Amino acid sequence: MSELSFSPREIVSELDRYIVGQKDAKRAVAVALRNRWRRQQLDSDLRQEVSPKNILMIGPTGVGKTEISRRLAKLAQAPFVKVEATKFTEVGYVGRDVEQIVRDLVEAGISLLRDKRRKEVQAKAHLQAEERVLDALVGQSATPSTRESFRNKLRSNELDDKEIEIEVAAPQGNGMFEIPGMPGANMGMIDLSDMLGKAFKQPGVKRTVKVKDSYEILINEEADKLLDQDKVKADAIDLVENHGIVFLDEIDKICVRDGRSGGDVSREGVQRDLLPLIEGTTVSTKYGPVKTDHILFIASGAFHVAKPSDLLPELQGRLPIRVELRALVHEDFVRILNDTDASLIKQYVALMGTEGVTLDFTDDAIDVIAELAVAINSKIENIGARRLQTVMEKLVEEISFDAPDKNGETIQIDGDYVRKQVGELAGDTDLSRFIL
Ligand SMILES: Nc1ncnc2c1ncn2[C@@H]1O[C@H](COP(=O)(O)OP(=O)(O)OP(=O)(O)O)[C@@H](O)[C@H]1O
Repeated sequence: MSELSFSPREIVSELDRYIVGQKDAKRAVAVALRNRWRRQQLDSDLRQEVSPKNILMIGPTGVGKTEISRRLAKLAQAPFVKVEATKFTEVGYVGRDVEQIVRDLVEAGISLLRDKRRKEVQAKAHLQAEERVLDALVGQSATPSTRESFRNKLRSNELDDKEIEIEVAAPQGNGMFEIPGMPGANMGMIDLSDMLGKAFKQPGVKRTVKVKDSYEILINEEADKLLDQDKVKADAIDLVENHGIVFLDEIDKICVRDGRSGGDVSREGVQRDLLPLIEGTTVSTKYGPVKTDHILFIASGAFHVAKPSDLLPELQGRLPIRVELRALVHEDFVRILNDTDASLIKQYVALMGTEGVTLDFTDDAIDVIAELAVAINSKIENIGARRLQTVMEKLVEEISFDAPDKNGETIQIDGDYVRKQVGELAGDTDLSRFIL
């Protein structure tokens, strides 16, 4: 389906724009993605034989495991879901729940495709939406000349703030049946709302909105009318089967260690339930059956206590590619702040820019932010690059509050300012536990 054919080198350099370091992990996912493209080039018999080489990412929290996978999926325009493996060890867990992962992936695929197809029909949908706005403004019986004069006013944005009443489709409820006593087993069940929707036209809901806000709603509706929904569903399943990516976090937490029992029983149960998904099975979804054979699984965990060898042997075999991600150090933090696209610094500068405030971070400031993040990580808990978010938020707290009164001003943030705003707090272990 996807014509994307980036070489591994191109994939890595694309990931480099957002993620600092972690070369091995980037290379591994780049090869995995390229292998999918290679597989697509094979003739169909051989293509069915090639199974994905799933990846096990080993590394502490907050060092880029999820980010690499998510960016990869985005680059490949592939449906993506992230699931915590521990979720399935919770009370009330019923074996089949793991299949929900695939159903969620299909939903991701549907919305991805729908967005893409909507864009393709955007121009036409826009024209149809305009007609509906005009209907709401002048009614269907108005003379052509009145209609045209309103059309001109509309196009020159003169009517943006005028309120109109539009009729939009009623929100679709989740009309899925559940089998009593089998929560979560709503897989292949009949979607009632879907059936009713087809049999009877559901009445719309009237909403009063401003002209300028009506467009987005109406364009989406008109675009959906132009789409072939059945084709979207079929294509989404194809997309999921051949390009879907599942990120399974905290896989180390469902390991069973020697000499322990109790909770470990359910952990091993989860591994056994996950196995067929990874080995390849067919899951029923409300859009139709989905084969999981070629879905790429990226499992991840810190493996501080358990080791990959504590996983079920079958599972180990299904995660043949092992990559280690290293803990981040001071220089990494500096680069994350300075060099990445859409870095936190760039985000804050842009956000304050909307208030007419120019934020100017000195190199010294960045250095001190990184230094404090490292210090707090080692003193309290190492949460990796996530620490930058809490530190930055605290740092700009005051500026952020006062920004609307400071239109036109330039505020320089230097090392001293960072020390003043965050440094003292960081020195107080008890306080920083709550705030940073
Ligand atoms: N190497 C890195 N370069 C740039 N940003 C990073 C890096 N590592 C982490 N981050 C940022 O830190 C945040 C957390 O990272 P991420 O979600 O990838 O953690 P993780 O390694 O998957 O941890 P966990 O296993 O706890 O989910 C994200 O906002 C991410 O952008």
